[in-house]
Amino acid sequence: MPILAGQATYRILDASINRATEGLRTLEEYARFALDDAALSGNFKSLRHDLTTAIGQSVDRQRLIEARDTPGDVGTEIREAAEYERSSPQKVIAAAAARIAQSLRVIEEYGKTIDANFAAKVEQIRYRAYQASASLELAAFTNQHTAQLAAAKLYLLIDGGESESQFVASIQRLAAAGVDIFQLRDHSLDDRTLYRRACVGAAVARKQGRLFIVNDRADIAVASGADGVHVGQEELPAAAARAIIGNRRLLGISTHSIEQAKEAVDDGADYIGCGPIFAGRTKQFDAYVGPEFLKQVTQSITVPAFAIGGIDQSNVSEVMATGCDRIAVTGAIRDAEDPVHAAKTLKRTLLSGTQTE
Ligand SMILES: Cc1ncc(COP(=O)(O)OP(=O)(O)O)c(N)n1
Ligand SMILES: Cc1nc(C(=O)O)sc1CCOP(=O)(O)O
Ligand SMILES: [Mg+2]
Repeated sequence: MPILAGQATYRILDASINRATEGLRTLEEYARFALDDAALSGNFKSLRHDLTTAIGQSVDRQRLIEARDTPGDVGTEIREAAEYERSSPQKVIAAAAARIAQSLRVIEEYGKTIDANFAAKVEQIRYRAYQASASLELAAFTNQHTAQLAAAKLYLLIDGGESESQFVASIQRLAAAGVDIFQLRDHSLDDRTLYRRACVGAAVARKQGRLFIVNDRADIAVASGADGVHVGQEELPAAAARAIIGNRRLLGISTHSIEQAKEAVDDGADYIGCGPIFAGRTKQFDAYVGPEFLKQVTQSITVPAFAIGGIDQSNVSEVMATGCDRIAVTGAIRDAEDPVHAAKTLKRTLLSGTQTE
């Protein structure tokens, strides 16, 4: 039986109102329970309330309910595989934000056939929803960075490799072996090549759910889409690096004393490197701070601290004995006969808290 035009409009509005309010609630819950962000969750609650109020003032609820026919809804049979693919809360948020925007637009357009003022109210709600969704997505992105950093144990400083394809393959293999953070550190590359390696490295690391940091160069970190930059005591000061990367990317700072470690935290470091602990093959120093420095760090530093300098399977237990269970390495994996096995063994050791081999 052909559906009356008015009934079709109310059926469309009913479905879109449900989608919009459900989507707003989906984002509100993340702001409230994952981010503990009262302002952001209140913003979504206010959007939900204002939409419901506008609908209540202009749309006959009885006609909405009478028009509903879920069993007869042909859309319930249309299934896209992607609808069920939500690999992270961030993907849930992005899908809900899109659903809200689309549904509000539908409500606004078909609402014009009922009441132009109602449609104008929905238009304003739509604009507010765009902004609130963007704020939440950015906050969720930062939250993901923080969560990934907090869980990170094995940090690898990697050079640009012999070719882009070899560089990418190394990241893929070593991410699968348990490396949590990759840092592109290659003082031999020109800026253009360094930038290109950073672009592909950031993309492939993100695809593997890993963080990707650029050594020294805040400009290239931002331009390449990397997750952050790592600066030493001789590079840009923290404030200058932060001014370039903003608050949505990670700032790592090298430290060689407890004073520098405390200063780095005060200056806004998201994590610190602590070394050089032992003599290594990658960078030479006049002096080595040894594991004692790590004991001071574990007792007084609140951000993730990665021990660095000559660390490998033979001495990682000395690092862990200090209470530090995060390491940044280069030679231990780069120079290993089997880098993947070396990465797996180090990661297993860090996670188990005991020496394994
Ligand atoms: C995780 C981590 N810790 C320390 C360093 C050393 O950085 P820096 O002192 O700037 O020396 P270079 O790496 O630039 O030679 C690091 N890169 N990463
Ligand atoms: C680049 C670097 N920075 C250090 C510091 O103490 O700040 S130690 C270091 C070398 C890390 O390489 P490997 O694991 O091969 O010793
Ligand atoms: Mg540096």
